[in-house]
Amino acid sequence: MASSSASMAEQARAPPALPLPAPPVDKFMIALCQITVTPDKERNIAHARSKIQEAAAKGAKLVLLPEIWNSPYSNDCFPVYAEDIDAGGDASPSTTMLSQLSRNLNITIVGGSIPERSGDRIFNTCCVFGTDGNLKAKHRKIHLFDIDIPGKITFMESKTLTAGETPTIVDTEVGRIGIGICYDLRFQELAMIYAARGAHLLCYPGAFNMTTGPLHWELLQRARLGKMWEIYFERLYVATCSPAREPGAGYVAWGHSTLVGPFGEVLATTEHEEAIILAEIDYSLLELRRTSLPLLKQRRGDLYQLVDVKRLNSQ
Ligand SMILES: NC(=O)CCC(=O)C(=O)O
Repeated sequence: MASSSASMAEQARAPPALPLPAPPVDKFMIALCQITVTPDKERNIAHARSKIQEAAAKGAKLVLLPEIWNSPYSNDCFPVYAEDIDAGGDASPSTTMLSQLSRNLNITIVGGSIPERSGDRIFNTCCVFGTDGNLKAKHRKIHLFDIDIPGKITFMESKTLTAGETPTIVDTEVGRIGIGICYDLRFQELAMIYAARGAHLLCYPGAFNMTTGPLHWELLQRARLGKMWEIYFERLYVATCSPAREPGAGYVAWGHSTLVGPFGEVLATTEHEEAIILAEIDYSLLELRRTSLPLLKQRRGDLYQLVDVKRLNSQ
């Protein structure tokens, strides 16, 4: 009895590692397409198409696009540029292009985000396409960007957008990917849920601004790992992709798309101009990093725990 309660206490402190899904590939190239966005939607779609083709020609197997890449980032534009993704075809020229390209180029695309019309609501939505061109997942931004920093920036996405309700984790040809959109990056629990569900990589299309970008963009991306070390240790890559900066635009994006490795290290980044960042993701490092800091043994799960509401509800 005593020994079984001791082992339960021990287990609470340091539960056995959750089984990690084996990644389907060891290594591959990711491309972060930091592209310019203009008021001309057709041009934006053609431009994204050519940048994805360029990235694939350079060897990328996964292409990540920025937040709101087919439209200017503004509440006036979201309803005008919004597409009916579920209807597809002509009702969603942006995602039709992504679907065709992923199939033709045999790549996975995490398609940044576009304004999505669904009935009378509009969402900020990221679509993930597999190498067969099928839509594998759709993430609707969960945490809307409503902030007011006096004298600096005020933005209220909730004026036009509706928040998504579901975390999105998807198995792709290049691993298990958790998706967040921009402001979602600030909410640690979302990333922890993805880690708990065995993600190999987190992708955040984002468009931080000139006030919070320099302060928080890289910090948050690297912290997504740092905080996770407390429970699920360092076994993730984190990729962000921003639009390129357009100084005259109503909303000026920070840029600085970045890939962070499983030790919290910046593996590849850029400034604010248009760029395709190509970098290698090597999943064999996940296990290596996991054993070099034995946090699992050291954590105090008897004092704190993460509750996965969705998993609990499904039990
Ligand atoms: N589009 C966004 O969600 C912007 C988020 C942002 O700039 C932030 O500081 O957070």
